[in-house]
Amino acid sequence: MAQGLTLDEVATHNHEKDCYLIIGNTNNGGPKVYDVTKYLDDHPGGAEVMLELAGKYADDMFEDIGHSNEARKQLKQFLVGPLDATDEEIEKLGASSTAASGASSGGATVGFFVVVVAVGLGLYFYTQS
Ligand code: HEM
Repeated sequence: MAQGLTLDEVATHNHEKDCYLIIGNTNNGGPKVYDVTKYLDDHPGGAEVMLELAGKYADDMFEDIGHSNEARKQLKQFLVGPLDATDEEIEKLGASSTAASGASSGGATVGFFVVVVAVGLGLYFYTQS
């Protein structure tokens, strides 16, 4: 297995001729470093979005888009190695499973579900009377 890279090392790979991204979190094996330089022109989402995050942590964006299993499979071929970071650094990136972003999106899903049930019940009683 290739040895890990530090955040500072990854940060130097930050342009179109040399573009690394950090993807992954403590829920799925931890943050890992990917060399996407060769994939920039082939990415269905475009090179621009990747270049904006070049040398940085891109997991939130990668997950927000809801990439397919196919995309996740492709990811593997670009793997450089694990990110060599302390627990504190991982926490700061928001890559820890306790990160607030996960909790808030869960809250929104529950809220939506409650509204659907409430409207459904309202309709049910309305049509019964
Ligand atoms: C090596 C990393 C990545 C791979 C292998 C990858 C792969 C893909 C693939 C295969 C698609 C087509 C839809 C799908 O199968 O889900 C896609 C779409 C997309 N990707 Fe990525 N992606 C990567 C990283 C990223 C990052 C970091 C971002 C955002 C900053 C991003 C933004 C998007 C967007 C916005 C689309 C939607 C394009 C559209 O439907 O118009 N991707 N990506």
